[in-house]
Amino acid sequence: MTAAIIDGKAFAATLREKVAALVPAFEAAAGRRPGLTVVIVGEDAASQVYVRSKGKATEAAGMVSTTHRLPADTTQDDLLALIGTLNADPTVDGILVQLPLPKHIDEQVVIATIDPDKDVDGFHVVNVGRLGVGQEGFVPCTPLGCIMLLEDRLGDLSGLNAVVVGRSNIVGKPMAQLLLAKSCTVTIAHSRTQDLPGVCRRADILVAAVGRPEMIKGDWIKPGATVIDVGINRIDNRTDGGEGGTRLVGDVDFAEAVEVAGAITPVPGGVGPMTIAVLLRNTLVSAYRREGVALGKGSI
Ligand SMILES: Nc1nc(=O)c2c([nH]1)NC[C@@H]1CN(c3ccc(C(=O)N[C@@H](CCC(=O)O)C(=O)O)cc3)C=[N+]21
Ligand SMILES: [Mg+2]
Repeated sequence: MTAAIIDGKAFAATLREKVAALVPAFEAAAGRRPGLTVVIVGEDAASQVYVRSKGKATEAAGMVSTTHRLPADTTQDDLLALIGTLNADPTVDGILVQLPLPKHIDEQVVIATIDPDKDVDGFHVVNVGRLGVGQEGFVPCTPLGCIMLLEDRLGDLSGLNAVVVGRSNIVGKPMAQLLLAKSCTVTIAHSRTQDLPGVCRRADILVAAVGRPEMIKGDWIKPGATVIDVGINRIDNRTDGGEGGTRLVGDVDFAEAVEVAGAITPVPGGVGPMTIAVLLRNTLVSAYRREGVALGKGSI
């Protein structure tokens, strides 16, 4: 038996349609459309691609997309001043500062300056704390998208052994918090973990978020496990005897894993598209909350 392929791209398209369907009621109540503002500093090519696709998806959902492109030598003070302006702008429901930022800018200071109630990335310490104690706030888009895929596939997650490989603030740590909130038994593994293959083999749910191409091998996976591959690594095709150019691979050796797992997300077309769809979802939720418009529970 080979694993079922979890179609994150299709799931994300459905989520984006659900978000779009909830925009007109907001507009009728608030007299404006939800607004997402993205700030990008510098010219990083991959970042430019993500920012463009975020902008297109935002407009396709019927929301207002604004992008501020700042030069790489922008001072931290100028960036903080822009965030202050966006915090004060009532038409801005979501602020996303594209990471990574140039080295002369302190990311934590920048994130701390964003109004937590506009922090649709869920990176502000206030939202990190809210997630930790189970209060309503914003949850980082990638982990929330992973949970949506897992619940769609498995239903109730309670009691399952979940192993998260990677401890970043953006994916690993919030992913572990969300799985814990779903009553999984959660292990966070990382580069210092002893017997990493053995730890992974205990997982009913294995989430790979380490940023190392194809690190997780087929014999690290419990037969039938659900594997969520968060990695997006662009590798040189020639290392695989290919024609040249580059291709995207995850943190999981897909060809091996697909022979063992019960279900697995592909790269591309798995978790990546969910990140953008959840960003739109968070922006919509922000708009509804900020204007005090009721959003039916469980509607998104
Ligand atoms: N403040 C901030 N928030 C972010 O959410 C954020 C960020 N900074 N910096 C960069 C990363 C990266 N990121 C992705 C979003 C979508 C795909 C995506 O849609 N990927 C497609 C393929 C994309 C391709 O072909 O290159 C897929 O996996 O199928 C990937 C990566 C959001 N990020
Ligand atoms: Mg990511």
